[in-house]
Amino acid sequence: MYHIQTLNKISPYGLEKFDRSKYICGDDVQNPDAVLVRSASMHDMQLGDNLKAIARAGAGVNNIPIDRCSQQGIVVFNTPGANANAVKELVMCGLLMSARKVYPAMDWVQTIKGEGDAVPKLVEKGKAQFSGPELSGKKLGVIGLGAIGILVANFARHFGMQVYGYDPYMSVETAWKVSRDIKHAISLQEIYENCDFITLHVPLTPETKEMINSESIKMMKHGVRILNFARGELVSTKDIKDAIDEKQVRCYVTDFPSDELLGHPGVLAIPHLGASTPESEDNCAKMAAEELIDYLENGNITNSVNLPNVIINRNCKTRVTVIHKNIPQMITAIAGVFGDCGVNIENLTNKSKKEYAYTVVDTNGDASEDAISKLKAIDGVIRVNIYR
Ligand SMILES: NC(=O)c1ccc[n+]([C@@H]2O[C@H](COP(=O)([O-])OP(=O)(O)OC[C@H]3O[C@@H](n4cnc5c(N)ncnc54)[C@H](O)[C@@H]3O)[C@@H](O)[C@H]2O)c1
Ligand SMILES: O=C(O)CC[C@@H](O)C(=O)O
Repeated sequence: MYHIQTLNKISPYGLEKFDRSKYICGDDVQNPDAVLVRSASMHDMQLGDNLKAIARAGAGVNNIPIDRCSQQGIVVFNTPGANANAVKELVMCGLLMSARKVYPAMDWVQTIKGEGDAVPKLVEKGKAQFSGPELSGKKLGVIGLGAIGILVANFARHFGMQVYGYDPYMSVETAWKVSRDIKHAISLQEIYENCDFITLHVPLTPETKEMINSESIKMMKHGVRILNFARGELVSTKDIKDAIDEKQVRCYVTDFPSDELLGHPGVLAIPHLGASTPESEDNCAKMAAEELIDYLENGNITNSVNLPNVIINRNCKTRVTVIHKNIPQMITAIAGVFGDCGVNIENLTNKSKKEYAYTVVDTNGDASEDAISKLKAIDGVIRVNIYR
């Protein structure tokens, strides 16, 4: 039996992918083979020797200790694009709310309850304080043109916005999806200096941490509106609050409230609802479950953030997979063990990702305990798994 520990509420649509004759799933599972997680932080968790994989039902993996996982041979998966449409739709809501003051206006209108026939008159009198600009004709800067950023950029054109996109790491495949009338910004400065609205869609990394700070805000247009549906730590809390107080930033919409931000005028705080739709929760859970199943049962890797993607049909008696450091002589050493044990290799695949690599060996022979021990003893080998 495989044991899957869930660390958050995971959609049943994903959990039902695990065949109950082979899998035990639950939040109380001990010593799991794999973990299925959404936003729960795993940084302080012990990663047991039996743990082979972690699947993040979502995009951001900053809640997972990736370096520690790689060192222990634990494959970390995410579900690229599975919640992108949900986030895009809430970003559109955020754009409208940052401009049209709908939220404070709805709060205010409740205060005139009980005024009887005077309500319509009071509405007409009171509404002036809540007017806000249209989106049409305004400039929107999208920072990060991945699964979400592209959808946001392409959709905002339908509001009549002029869209600037910035992503120095965009792949050619991704570039094909960007609408032709989106201006390709060649620097962040170009976004900051030109845009009336700026929306962040980058992962949290050492490079992006607090990228929105007093220095970057200084370059922006007076009265800019900033949206953050990516991660709270991308924006310096102190600097955004100061900039709002100085009216340099008109509104900050964030899906990542903190105590310091809540209640601050000009901050629209949403309780991390970007991906909270039944459709997106189902998509993420299903994709994450399928990734785990194919890895645990076949050693195939799809959508890993720390190891290369390797998907090979299994039509041999035995598969041995080796997670190892990406250093010279590894393939020779691994193949040598099979040769020394008199086992013929039918198929050998090796792929690498940064400092780590993955070798899949298919054979019609058997992998003896002796062979497995010899593989584990090779300098640079981190983990060996056998699939029969
Ligand atoms: N609010 C939510 O519920 C929610 C849901 C999904 C994702 N997210 C967050 O949004 C982020 C983006 O999600 P996604 O699905 O679009 O991910 P993605 O990986 O598809 O896209 C991220 C893009 O950012 C780009 N990028 C990386 N560093 C950059 C930099 N320094 N400057 C400019 N571009 C940079 C990458 O090239 C990539 O194209 C996630 O990492 C996650 O933190 C939040
Ligand atoms: O699981 C969620 O609700 C949020 C997921 C989101 O932050 C992500 O990075 O995909």
